[in-house]
Order: sequence, then C-alpha cells, then structure tokens
Amino acid sequence: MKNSFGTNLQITVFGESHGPCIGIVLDGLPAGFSIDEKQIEHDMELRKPKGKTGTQRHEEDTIHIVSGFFNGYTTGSPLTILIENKAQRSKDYAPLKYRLRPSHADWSAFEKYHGYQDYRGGGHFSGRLTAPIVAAGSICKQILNQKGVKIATHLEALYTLEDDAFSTKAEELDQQIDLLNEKQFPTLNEKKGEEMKTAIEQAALEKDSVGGILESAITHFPAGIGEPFFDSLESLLAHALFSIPAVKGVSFGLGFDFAAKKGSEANDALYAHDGRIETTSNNNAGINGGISNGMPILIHTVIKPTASIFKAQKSVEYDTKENIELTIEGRHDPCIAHRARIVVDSMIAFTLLDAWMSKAAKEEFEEETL
Ligand SMILES: Cc1cc2nc3c(=O)[nH]c(=O)nc-3n(C[C@H](O)[C@H](O)[C@H](O)COP(=O)(O)O)c2cc1C
Ligand SMILES: C=C(O[C@@H]1CC(C(=O)O)=C[C@@H](OP(=O)(O)O)[C@H]1O)C(=O)O
Repeated sequence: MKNSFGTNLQITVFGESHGPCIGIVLDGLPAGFSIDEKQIEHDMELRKPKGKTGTQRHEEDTIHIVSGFFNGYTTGSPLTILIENKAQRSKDYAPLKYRLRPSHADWSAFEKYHGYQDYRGGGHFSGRLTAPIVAAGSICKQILNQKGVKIATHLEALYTLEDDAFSTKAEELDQQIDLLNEKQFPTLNEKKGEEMKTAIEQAALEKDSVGGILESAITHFPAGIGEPFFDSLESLLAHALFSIPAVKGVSFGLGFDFAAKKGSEANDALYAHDGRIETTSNNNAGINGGISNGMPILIHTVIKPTASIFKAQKSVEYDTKENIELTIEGRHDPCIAHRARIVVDSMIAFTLLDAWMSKAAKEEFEEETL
C-alpha cells in the first residue's frame, strides 16, 4: 500500500475503520508556526455526521498530537496525530466478508489483498480515514491563513438542487469564505441548504443515497507557485482530491464547460491597476501553465452517491462466485458530499502548502515568517 503523499511536505495516513485507532504523520513542516488546537477541533466538528443527514456512527474524534508540537508551536520534527476508534460495530460486517457491496472497495480489495484486508467498516478504504486528514489539513490551513491565504468549499449541487454561485467580486468572495468556514452545512443560500438536507433525509428514507458537487475557492494565494508539467498545480491538486474516497471528478474553473466555448468567450482578459495585473473573468481559475497567477483558484470536486445503500442490490459472493441479492445492515452516510467539504479544504491546504514549500519558494516563505 502506498499511503504517503507530498514532496516537500509529506502526509502518511494509517489505520482501519474498526481497528483501535487511525492517524497521520505530517512531515516536513517548518518549526515555529503557532497552531491553535481549538481551530483543529472546530474543523473536526465540520466533518462529524449530524442528525439524519449522516451516519449514525458517532465518534468523539478527539485528536492526540503525540509528536512534533510543543508549547503551541511546530517543532519541525514529524507531527503525529492519533484518533481513537470507539464506536465500531463490527457485527454489521460479519455477513459481508465475501458478499461484495457494489461500488465500494470490497471487490477490488479482494483482487489486490486476497482476503487479508480488514473488511470491517471498509477497513483502510473507509471515509473514516479522512478524520486525521482533516486534523493535519487544519494545521496546514492555519499556516496558510497566517500568510493571508483563505480557503473554503460550498456544496454547489446536491442531486438535482443547486446552491448560489461564489461571487466574482474579491471582497464579497472573501466574506463568503469566512461565512462558509463557520457553517456546519456548507451552502451559501440558507434556504437551498434546508432543501438539500431534506433531499438527503428523503434519500435515506428510501434506503438510498445521493451525491453532489463541491466548489472550493482559494484567495490570496501568491502568483508564481507551481511547475510547468508533471507537478503542475492542477496535477497536484487533482492527485490530492482524487485520493479522497468517493471523489469521481475534479475540474478547474470552467472545466468541462470550456468545450462549448470559443476562445473569445473563454479567454480571461487582462488589465492592470495600481501596478497589479488581474483578469476581468477567471475561467482559468487562477492557474496558467501549472503555475498560480494570483487570481482566486476555483475547483469543482464531484462526490458520488454513497455506495452502501439499504435497498436490495444484485451482487456476487466472492469465494463461491454465486450471484446473490444483497441487503446490508449497518450505519452509513446517505450523502458524503456535505461531510467531505472540510476534507476537500484539508487536501487543498496540504497541497498548496507543499507546493509553496518547494525549494525555490521555501527560503522566501521562511524568511518572511520567522
Ligand atoms: C467522509 C466520508 C464518509 C463516507 N461514508 C461512507 C459510508 O457511510 N458508506 C459508504 O459506503 N461509503 C462511504 N464513503 C465512501 C467510501 O469510503 C468509498 O466510496 C469507498 O472507499 C470506495 O472508494 P471510491 O468510491 O473512491 O471508489 C465515505 C467517504 C467519505 C470521504
Ligand atoms: C465512521 C465514519 O464513517 C464511516 C465511513 C464508511 C465507509 O465505508 O467509508 C462506512 C461507515 O462505517 P461503519 O459501518 O463502521 O459505521 C461510516 O460510518 C466516519 O466518517 O468517521
């Protein structure tokens, strides 16, 4: 298994959903950054399931930072975070050892690990592993915030419902970001948020699930960060976001809608004011040639409907290769998208900080701060 990601900064995630604990090692952080543990708790809370819109497995998700952090500051050595699993109910998975849940990782895990994988609760494939990612991402986000960078994600679409759009005005966008970061259910339009919650609850009542699209905005990220080809900012961000379980699409700015545009409609016209260059539109979403240009970075992330639904489904028993009708029991999210928004923020924060810590930019980065 390859569980590490990053170049100048690195994260390694470990654990299984029904094992004793899960965790993350965040290596390569510079020393001397102040980290607010209360802010990490705040971000952890945004990932927690609430009411009927999430799984009924309720974990405390208390974080234990066991290395790399002393007297409120990063020490520069690997920062390790542990989170205990306390609310496992492994009996739900006993009948599922060989009975493959359609669209979960059960089948592909068998093909790769030949039955040695921990299948309880999805094991290492579980969305549960995103809890330590949020803790580490919160640290990265705090460091970026100290540099003036802002990050937030809203639920742009859920099933057939749509939220309002991000503002194209810089000040308004910053206000929307601040607002979203305080909201448990991440819509810009309160009424649309209520309709989306109802749609999730309705899907749950129907023993079904729904998916959605998350849109992230990053403002005040400096121009000139990234690489032209394989480590382009888009490549790194897409790599990071596709690592989140249930993510099935990532696009930047106008994304797939570029296809139906002419160059004259798609190009972002440049203008200069007060010695700064900006663009009148932002279809390229702040990245050209793999390198940031200083405009807001805008990313769409598609989250599929939760695989584990309670309706009867056609499947196969892996060991006997018998066709079966599968009905599962247990606790599952009727929608993942709203819970995943803070996971998306976290992976973005890690990736942008990693890119910013590249050799060329690192000296400048540290000089400014320390
Ligand atoms: C926060 C979060 C919660 C999730 N909850 C569930 C769940 O309750 N049930 C489920 O089947 N999948 C859930 N998933 C998704 C699965 O872990 C994922 O679909 C599975 O590992 C297969 O990976 P893939 O969908 O990327 O192919 C969740 C994912 C995230 C990020
Ligand atoms: C525990 C979490 O979500 C879990 C993610 C998940 C999956 O298959 O991804 C399946 C469920 O696990 P279990 O069957 O053990 O309840 C969810 O509850 C969490 O997000 O913290």
